[in-house]
Amino acid sequence: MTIKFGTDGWRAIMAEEFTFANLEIVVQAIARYVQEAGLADRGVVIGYDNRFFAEKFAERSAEVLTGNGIAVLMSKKTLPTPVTAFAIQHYKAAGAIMLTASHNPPEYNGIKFIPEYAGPAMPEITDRIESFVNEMLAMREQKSLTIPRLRVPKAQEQGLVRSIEPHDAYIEALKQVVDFSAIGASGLKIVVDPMWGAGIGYIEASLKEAGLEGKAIHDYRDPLFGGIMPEPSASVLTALKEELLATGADLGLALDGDADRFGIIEADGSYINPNQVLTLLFHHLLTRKEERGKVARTVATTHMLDRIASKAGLEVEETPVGFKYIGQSLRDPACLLGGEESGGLSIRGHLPEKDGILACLLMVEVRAIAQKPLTEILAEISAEYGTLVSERLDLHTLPEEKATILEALKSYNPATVAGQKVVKRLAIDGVKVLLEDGSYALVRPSGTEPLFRLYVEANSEEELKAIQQDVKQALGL
Ligand SMILES: O=P(O)(O)OC[C@H]1O[C@H](O)[C@H](O)[C@@H](O)[C@@H]1O
Repeated sequence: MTIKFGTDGWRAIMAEEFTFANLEIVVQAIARYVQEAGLADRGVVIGYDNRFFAEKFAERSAEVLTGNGIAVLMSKKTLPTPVTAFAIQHYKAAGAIMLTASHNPPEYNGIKFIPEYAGPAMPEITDRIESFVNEMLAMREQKSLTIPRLRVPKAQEQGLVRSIEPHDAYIEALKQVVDFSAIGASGLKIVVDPMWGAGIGYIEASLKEAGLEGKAIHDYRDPLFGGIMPEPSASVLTALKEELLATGADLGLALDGDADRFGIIEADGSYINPNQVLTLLFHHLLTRKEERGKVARTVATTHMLDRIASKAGLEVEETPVGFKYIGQSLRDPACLLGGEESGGLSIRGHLPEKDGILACLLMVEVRAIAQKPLTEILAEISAEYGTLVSERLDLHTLPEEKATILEALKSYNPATVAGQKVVKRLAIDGVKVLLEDGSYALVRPSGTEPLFRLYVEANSEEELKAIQQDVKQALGL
């Protein structure tokens, strides 16, 4: 077997590959990494989401870390990924282990390592951890592997287990970057859908602190996620939409299973996609809060951010897909906002980790200060900067077709696409072609799923469809 840290940690099916034995190997590799980095005396935070057996996997992780003499900082409750990252900063820890399979189906679990800078691990770190993992997998084959473990009561006796409760400090930190008084003064009616996940209670507590009552649905632990995937996308958030329409609330806020991503629904039931959320937020930060700074986006994210930045004389940083790259940009204080099309964002002054709770509260702030629906603000932005429509297609291919498509992609360099001249070709992640009229197409293999993603942004729906058609045909997708 192999254990690979994909775009965002190692995820696998429980009982099949995500077993205690394999988890011990990954945690032992993380312990070695932390020791090698010379940070072991700072201790490691352990966070876990609401999945089945989460506490037991967390306990086993603690046994391995403390078996290596590394102190653990653990909460008695589940923690969202951004709160686990926050705890690293707050308690000055060496990093964190987050046990989560994010929005994957219920049978999955996963683990990611968040280093001391409180954002996603960069590839050089995960590569190092993976190399330790591989060494140990080989040793296990040869029956020469022993992993030290200390039972929790023993570790407690030795002072290696520290109980933490970062909830209140995290909400305080949110107050530094979100305008709680504007939210409180708005009187908005909000419905929250934490999707049975680790984010339960956080948005509700923040709204309450601001002086608003939010109504929540799916706000109890269900390791089966009500029979759906804890993915805050338009097609999944039907209950939230129904609740909004039935109660006449102003805004619906949703989180994924570990609360690092968001989903936003307007009063009329329209889904505000992450590209639109980023557009709204960047525009708001510049015009309403008079902030200035760079914006970081992935290759797959809307160029509306470029249009807004260009008018304001601001720089755009374009990165490969993966919040690790956005987080890296956000570690520079010159960066005001970082985000990606798949639903991750953070801002200056907050964590360099994607935070769905922050994103949701910022959308309430935008809605509160503008005093109009998000769809109206978007229409105004379109009137000023022009219209851009974007869509991502997830294209399944047969395993035997993958290599051929990758080859075709490597040499994909058309002069025109759907009648528009190609003005630039970019290959930092897959291949992206930029067209004369400001449209673009990007094709890349996903790092988390066995499929190709085709991202198109165009000036109209018709153009979008024409570009999709052209690219699919050219690459045999
Ligand atoms: O498009 P993929 O490679 O499958 O990645 C999709 C997403 O996966 C994870 O959620 C990462 O945290 C994101 O940063 C990334 O955008």
